[in-house]
Amino acid sequence: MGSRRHKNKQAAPPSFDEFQAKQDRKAKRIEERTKRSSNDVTDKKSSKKQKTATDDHEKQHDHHKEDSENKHSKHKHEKSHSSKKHKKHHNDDEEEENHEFPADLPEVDLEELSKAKKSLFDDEEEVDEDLQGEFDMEQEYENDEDDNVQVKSMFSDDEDFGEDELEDLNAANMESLSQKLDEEEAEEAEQAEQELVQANQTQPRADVLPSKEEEEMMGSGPQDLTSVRTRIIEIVKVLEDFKTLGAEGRSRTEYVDRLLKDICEYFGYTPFLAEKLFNLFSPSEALEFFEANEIARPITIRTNTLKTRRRDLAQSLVNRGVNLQPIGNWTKVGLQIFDSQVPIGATPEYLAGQYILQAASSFLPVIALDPHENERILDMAAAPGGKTTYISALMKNTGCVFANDANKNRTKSLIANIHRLGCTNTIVCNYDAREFPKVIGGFDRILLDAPCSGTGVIGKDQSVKVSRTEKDFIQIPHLQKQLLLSAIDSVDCNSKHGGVIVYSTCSVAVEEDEAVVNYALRKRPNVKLVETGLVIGKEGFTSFRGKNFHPSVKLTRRYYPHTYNVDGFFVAKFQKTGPSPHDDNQASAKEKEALAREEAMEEGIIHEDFANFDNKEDEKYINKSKKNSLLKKGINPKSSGAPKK
Ligand SMILES: C[S@@+](CC[C@H](N)C(=O)[O-])C[C@H]1O[C@@H](n2cnc3c(N)ncnc32)[C@H](O)[C@@H]1O
Repeated sequence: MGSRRHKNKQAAPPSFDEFQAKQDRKAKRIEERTKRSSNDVTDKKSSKKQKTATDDHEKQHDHHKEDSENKHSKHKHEKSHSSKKHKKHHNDDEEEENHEFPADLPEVDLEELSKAKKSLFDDEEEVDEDLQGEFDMEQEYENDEDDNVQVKSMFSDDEDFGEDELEDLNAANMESLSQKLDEEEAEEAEQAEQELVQANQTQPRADVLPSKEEEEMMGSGPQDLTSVRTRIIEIVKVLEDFKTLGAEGRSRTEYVDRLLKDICEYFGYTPFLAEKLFNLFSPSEALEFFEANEIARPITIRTNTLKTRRRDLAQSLVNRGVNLQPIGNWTKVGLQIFDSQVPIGATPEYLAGQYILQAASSFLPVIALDPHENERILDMAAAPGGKTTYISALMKNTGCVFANDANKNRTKSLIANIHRLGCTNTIVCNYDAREFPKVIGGFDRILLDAPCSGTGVIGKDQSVKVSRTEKDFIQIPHLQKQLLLSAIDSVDCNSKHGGVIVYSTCSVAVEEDEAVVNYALRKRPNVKLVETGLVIGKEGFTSFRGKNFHPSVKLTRRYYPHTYNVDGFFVAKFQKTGPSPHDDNQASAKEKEALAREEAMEEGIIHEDFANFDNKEDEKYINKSKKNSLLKKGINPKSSGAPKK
């Protein structure tokens, strides 16, 4: 399983900006190539016609084929050679000692990029590096001002106004080297392209697909992964221009079937999941998606604005030897970590709750939710609390966030994060969220970050490749639909600014995304989809494999690892426009609470000062606890050194 990944432990991936810029440049190149190749087609067609099966021609074919194969393997050899060079270089770096890098790389040379990135940072932080060699702890603090200058150049004083400068600076850093890399890559691509064009002209296309005998032999044992990969690329090429490149007598289905088998062999998916994911994209984009799943996404952290500012946090982490940069201009709280001399999950800043390790994609549904101060918000499936704590921070610890999760065990990590990050406006509860309208309703906003199949996070959980079955894509969407209806029925349509429901998953499967949203639109005509407000993301599908969805489903947003270098993700935002016929109680939550309080008082369950703290009564417990804590630290509570009460 995961045969490719097994061989392909990657070094640090590129930054989001690098990734995006590269995607744009690539799209441009493809466009240019398409233009060129459409001119070539006419030539090719006529040359194809000329290919009568004379002996002379066949000899010529063989000769050309050999020639091109030699070139191809030479090209590969060169590539592998350069990869080896990288590897050696990396071995110098202790942290990446064990990182293998295969010769048969995907087209994005991530190692090279990340190395370039690193050296760029090294250049940029020349002052820092010089200082580092001489620094002892004291100097580190004495020289705080110098460091401040350097970090300030990355993180402007006023983050609201400093984003552009910040981006410029990073762009300036990146530009020259990434341009060089791009040129090299473009040259390589050009060379490969020429070889393929030559091969197209001289090679009968049927060669791409194995013969019957070859198929039989392939079934009898493990295959050479390099030739499987070559065939994947060639088949994708044929499928992208089947009319011109498809061999006579071979159907498109034959190519697709072979390609899917090769994808399973090379990347380690079950045939079922490979096909499901393949169907989401064009063949070439599907290949990019599968490739991107072989690579872990960048490590990212979210600044906890309840405790610090991103600029200050970055300063502290840089001082500890963390190499970082802001994620992108769509977030003011995210930082991408390139490498670190300290464990990122155990720094004093981490323990003090100044940040949380959080995938960049996880910021998106909270940004879409757009929490306001003093609102009542429900996070229906909240553990371990990455999004709850972000919501709480955006509300500046005002109002109330109900953080619910059906899994009691998982609420432990939820509570731990809430405590560490200092979220004091949060109530943790443990219900099956389908019960929610009955428990309490009338929320201003609800986030449903639904349990899902995880097809968007294969990069970090490779087991998804083989563990997901057809049954999962029936059962999970069923639960998601029930949860979404429950979310809709628990929101107050009369909320002043809210009445909002955000639905998100870390799956790219249409059954869990657009189909669930479409179901909710059908079942609850009192909601409509609205813009998510997210500046990145691809439009949701309005039709898929013969199924049509409501046109507004286009307002939902999809994220893929190969397009944004974030986990695969889906976000939909609803506005509730009227009460649900299914609302358990259409009164607002406050009215509901008042009603409940009245009833409870009538029944004598609670009295006026219920839940008030009795300070006198509590004092002895507080003192006892202080005493115990001093004893645990080995301090005699009665000694003069003990802190005064
Ligand atoms: C994708 S995770 C949530 C991640 C979380 N929002 C965060 O950002 O840290 C989905 C969660 O849904 C919970 N869950 C599953 N079924 C549920 C249900 N019926 N009601 C409430 N929570 C449920 C799971 O225990 C899991 O913690």
